[in-house]
Amino acid sequence: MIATFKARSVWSRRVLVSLLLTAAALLLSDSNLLYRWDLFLYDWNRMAWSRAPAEDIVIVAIDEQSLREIGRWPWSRRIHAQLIRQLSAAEAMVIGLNIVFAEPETTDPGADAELASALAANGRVVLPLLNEQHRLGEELRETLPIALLQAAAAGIGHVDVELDLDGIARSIFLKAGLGTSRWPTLALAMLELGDPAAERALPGERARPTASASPSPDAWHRDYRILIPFVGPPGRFQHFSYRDVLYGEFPPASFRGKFVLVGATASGMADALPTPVSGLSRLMPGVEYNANVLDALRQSLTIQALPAHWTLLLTGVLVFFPMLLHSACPARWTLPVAVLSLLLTLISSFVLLYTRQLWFPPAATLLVQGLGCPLWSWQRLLLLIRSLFEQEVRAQVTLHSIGDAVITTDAHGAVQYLNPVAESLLGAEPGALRGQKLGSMFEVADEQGRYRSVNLVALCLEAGALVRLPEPSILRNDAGEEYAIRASAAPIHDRQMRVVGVVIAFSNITETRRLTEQMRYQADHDALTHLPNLGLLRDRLKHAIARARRSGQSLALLFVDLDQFKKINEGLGHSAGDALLRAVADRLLLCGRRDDTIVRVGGDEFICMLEDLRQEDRVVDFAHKLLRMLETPFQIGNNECVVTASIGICLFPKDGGDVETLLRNADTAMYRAKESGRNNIQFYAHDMHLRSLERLNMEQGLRHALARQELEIHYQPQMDLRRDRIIGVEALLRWRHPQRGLISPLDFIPLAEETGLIESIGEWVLRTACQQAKAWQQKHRPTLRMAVNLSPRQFLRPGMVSMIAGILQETGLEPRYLDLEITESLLMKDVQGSIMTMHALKAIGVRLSIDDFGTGYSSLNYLKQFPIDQLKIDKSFVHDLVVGKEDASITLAIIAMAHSMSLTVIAEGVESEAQKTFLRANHCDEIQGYHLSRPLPADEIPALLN
Ligand SMILES: Nc1nc2c(ncn2[C@@H]2O[C@H](COP(=O)(O)O[C@H]3[C@@H](O)[C@H](n4cnc5c(=O)[nH]c(N)nc54)O[C@@H]3COP(=O)(O)O)[C@@H](O)[C@H]2O)c(=O)[nH]1
Repeated sequence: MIATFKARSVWSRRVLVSLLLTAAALLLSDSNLLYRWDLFLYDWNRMAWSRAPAEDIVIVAIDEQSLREIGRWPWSRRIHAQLIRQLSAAEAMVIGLNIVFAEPETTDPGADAELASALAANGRVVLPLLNEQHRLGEELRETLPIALLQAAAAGIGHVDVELDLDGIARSIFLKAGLGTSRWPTLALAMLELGDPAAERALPGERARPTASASPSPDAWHRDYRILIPFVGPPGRFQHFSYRDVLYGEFPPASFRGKFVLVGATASGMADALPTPVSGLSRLMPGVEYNANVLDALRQSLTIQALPAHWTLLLTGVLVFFPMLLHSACPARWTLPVAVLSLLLTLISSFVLLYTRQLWFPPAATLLVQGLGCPLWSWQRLLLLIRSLFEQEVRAQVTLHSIGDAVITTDAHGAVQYLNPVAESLLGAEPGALRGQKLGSMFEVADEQGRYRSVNLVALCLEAGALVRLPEPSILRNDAGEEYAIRASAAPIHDRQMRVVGVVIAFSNITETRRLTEQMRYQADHDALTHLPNLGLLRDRLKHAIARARRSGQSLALLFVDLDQFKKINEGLGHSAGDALLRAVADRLLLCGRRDDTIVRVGGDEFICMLEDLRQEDRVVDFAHKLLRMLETPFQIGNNECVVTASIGICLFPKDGGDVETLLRNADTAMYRAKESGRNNIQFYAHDMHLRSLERLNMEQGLRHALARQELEIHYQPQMDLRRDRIIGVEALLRWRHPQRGLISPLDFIPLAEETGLIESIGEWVLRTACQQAKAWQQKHRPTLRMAVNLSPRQFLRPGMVSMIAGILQETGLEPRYLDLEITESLLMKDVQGSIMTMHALKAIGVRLSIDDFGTGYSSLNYLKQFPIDQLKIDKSFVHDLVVGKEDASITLAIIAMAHSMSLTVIAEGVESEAQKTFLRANHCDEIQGYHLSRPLPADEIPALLN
């Protein structure tokens, strides 16, 4: 939009200036200011043109010879009568006697009558008429031949010639006269006499109408102005001396049928005129001038001025369009356009003149066209200067406002310009450095990080091209300040591509570098402990492996995982957990040497990398030192925390040759250490890897087991000892693996627990068991109870209670028939949390049992707080019940304690009648075990119920 507006305004300006120039040309053209130039151009135009005179025009010249032989002028009119008679005898067609007979001949009264007689006898003689001013200031008057001669002559023609402003005669008025232009010019009168029948439309430029309505009778009027195309310099027409004609000394056919002009050519007496073809020094006799007029008229070659309106139009066109073109064309086209437009004007004028006999005065057009070129160039120059000025200002503002430092120097390195940022970084006062040499104030670091000075200008001049300083580079100024900079220098060339200076640009990247380093540090380090992180370890490990390969040394990775850290986090809060991790990191650092790498992997996991191991003993010592260091309790706020760790160790090259293998194997070894009872050290062994693989396979299989319907539930009956009757069943999960057959829950429940799959699997078990219980209640035993195991992860899962309530509602099983078994060890991990969850479960009406009771060290105090219904004596006590006194007494104590708390007791793992008898005798409420039945598929249970 803005661009269109700008383009329009540029064009408007161009059109306006072109119009103004055109108007100037029109004014000039209409005025007489350039008249002389037009006359000059006319002459120049005509000079190139010559033609042969008409053969039927002859001049009888009153020349020097005639004067010498006939006598002094004026001659007797009898002589002229004799000449007329000679010409009549020679059969001349028309005679123009260009001699003035304004007064009667007083010395010889009969002479006038004789001449009149000769004129009358010939009947084709034209006499001249003069316009004369007798006294200065008087009006012009017509001077006619005396009445006698006027009456005898066949015609009268005026010989009035108007000189142009340059004093040269180029034209004639075909008609002129006092008061009215009634007299034809002599040549026209002769022509009309020669061919009186011809219809003749007079050519020529008409007189401009006068302001007054009626023309003045005393003024000389001229009309039908024509320009004369002269046949050439004087002397081109056929001449006969007056004397020869008078004495009959001429060839017989010299005058037959011809126009004969008689007049003076002798110097001193001739009414000679300066013409373009004769020049000022050599004048053209009037008789010859009239011969030229006659010739032009006879051949219809008269020239006339182009009518004014056409002149103006042509001038306008020839000025306006070239001017517009000038304004729009590129600067390099200015001269050719100017030359072309000048040529076009000259050619137009030339063509009009020679094809149409119209004179177009081109001076005004040429002048404006000629001036247009420098004018537009000047305009362009002005624009260029203005644009250079604007660019200069813009560059100044830019250089003053940018954040980068810019310095320009000459080819010798002397400062020519520097912007405020450069002055500030160089610690210089404004203008102080101008003219001074920059020298070696920049420094660059080598590979060892040592800085050396460089002369950036010299470097650039030497290279002759853009030079960049390597990063990091330092600028050290005279004030001793240092900046990290990014700098480059480029040569400045002149038009001949010679280097005339250097421009240096540099930016202060101190803050950027600091931030970059900070970000790099943050990316590579753990925010809590400030130890390197796993990413940096990977990098260092890669290099350490390469070094170890070269030196033949080994290296060790120790994967350290804190035991039970979760308890501290949950018990004391996360800030205490963070404080503990920081303290652990400090102690780990104390254990290591300077070149050992100790990183925090995440959570409570750390890795130590030991290099240059000549003996593996050092690794063991280091690991033991670590465990010992951790043994000392940590003081976290007001709490004293005891922390142990499990450490897995793997060695390069023995246990792996690359980063990822070593990391994975150290992790595997750490898990083995955990499985081995925590607070110990495990070296990586190959079979760990196989087990890991197996575990991985099982995990992948378990992920799809539910969807592939590979899971199934077996049910084991539970019997009321007092009534000898099955009162419930326990749902026990099985995995029917496509390759490995039926897999015990002992082999996959821990994995499901670890991977979180237990949540979806457990929900499926609950739903399936509740549906089954409801079905059996409806078909076989309306009060049948269903016991379902809850894993720790299920128990701790938020939303667990509502999930169970939903399943009960969905399946229609009354809550009191669902018995949820929770292991004693799970409850003891978080007693308070467990109590709250159990209350929530009790609120929906389900039964709660403590499974594996006797193995979890629960105190009576805690037991009292649990809202439970039943204790399930672990099968390890039941196994030796009959033979082992200790187990029997524990079992009896559990039964007594439970009853004292109004809880029922169920013994699991009852395999014999003796165990059953013992338990019944000691008031155990219920039993479960192989003695009654092994866990059975669902379709086998109804037989037992019936
Ligand atoms: N969270 C869940 N845990 C479950 C689920 N299903 C089972 N389990 C737990 O898996 C553990 C092993 O169960 P399983 O192999 O099924 O063993 C049970 C019985 O088969 C076994 N038992 C029963 N009677 C006898 C016997 O007379 N002798 C003998 N040696 N073993 C016997 O005891 C297991 C039942 O244990 P318990 O749950 O403690 O009553 C086991 O810990 C299951 O809890 C599940 O769906 N979710």
